[in-house]
Amino acid sequence: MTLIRLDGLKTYYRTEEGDVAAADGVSLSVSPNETLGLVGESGSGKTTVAKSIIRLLPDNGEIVDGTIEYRDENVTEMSMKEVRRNLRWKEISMIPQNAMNGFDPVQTVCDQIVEAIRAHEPDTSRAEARSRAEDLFEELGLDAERIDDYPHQFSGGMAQRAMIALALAVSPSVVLADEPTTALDVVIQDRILGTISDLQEEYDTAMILITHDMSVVSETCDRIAVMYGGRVVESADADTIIRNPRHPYTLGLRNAFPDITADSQELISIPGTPPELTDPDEGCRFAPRCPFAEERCWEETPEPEEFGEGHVVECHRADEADLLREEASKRETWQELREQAERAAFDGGSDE
Ligand SMILES: Nc1ncnc2c1ncn2[C@@H]1O[C@H](COP(=O)(O)OP(=O)(O)OP(=O)(O)O)[C@@H](O)[C@H]1O
Repeated sequence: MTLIRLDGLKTYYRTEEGDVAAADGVSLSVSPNETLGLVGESGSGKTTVAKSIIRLLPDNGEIVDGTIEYRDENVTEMSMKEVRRNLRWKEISMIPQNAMNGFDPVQTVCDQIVEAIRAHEPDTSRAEARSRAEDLFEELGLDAERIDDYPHQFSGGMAQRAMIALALAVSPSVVLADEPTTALDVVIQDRILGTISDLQEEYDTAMILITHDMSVVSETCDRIAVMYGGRVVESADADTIIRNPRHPYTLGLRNAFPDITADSQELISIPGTPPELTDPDEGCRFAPRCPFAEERCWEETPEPEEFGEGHVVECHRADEADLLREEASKRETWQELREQAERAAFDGGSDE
């Protein structure tokens, strides 16, 4: 069974400069208990996908096409009342990027967690709800005595953990976790991710874990979807994405985290900048930064193609993966692009 299914989701932001195609035909699915990692550089559309799922888009954001199904119900067609009553928190909760914004500043953290629990489980007493919140605090390494504090009394890292407690306390079927550990140091990060995984198992929760960090997803996720320029350019089980990726962008991302795989040892970042999402060009969006781009890559947008079960890739050269993998692990492959990008930046600068 599929819990969440996105099919051709397009979410645009209206701006004075035109529409920003932040999600531009995103298809993906999440099964019960599964953890799907959504990775990609800043601005690739990850948060937009998550916010679309629970209809938390800002005023200028709009789902313009495609469908989002939750347990076979079309979320895009639900009224906001239905979303609030039947979906948000109860079924799907979100740990936002800036945890402090997720809390109401004038209520204690405890009251907010207790209210959230009781809103969805009216039979649970305040005392029971409080005790569940305290247990979660402890599991997440927070001092349970601080539970009666107001959000502003927490540091950023504590607020993030308290938000994780809130998101899990309501026992949702799915948690959307947007960079849940970025405000935390590496040791705590590992511990929190471990705790989230344990709690996920305990509460039977599926998760979409959003991050730009390949090493986080490689440790935590069952499947990975790689986003670039508003599209999922490659998706597969985590092992395939780490060991046998086919898209040059995934290969480049992997180089940026050399510790996740034995065959790329040095850190090589992808030169250039993400694409303009207002009025995107024809062709593959990664072509300007791709060391393997050919003429057709600039002209034709690649269609999703399946390689083995559940491994979907949008790249004209995906069938040459062995060659690409070998070339992509060499620094010189990316070097020329870097020089081009630097020249372009220099020329751009001298015009001003
Ligand atoms: N309210 C908005 N109005 C206009 N453009 C927006 C708005 N919110 C996001 N965008 C743009 O949409 C694109 C996708 O943003 P999004 O936050 O979904 O990406 P992301 O991959 O989650 O990045 P990050 O990791 O930085 O959050 C970016 O180009 C961003 O500038």
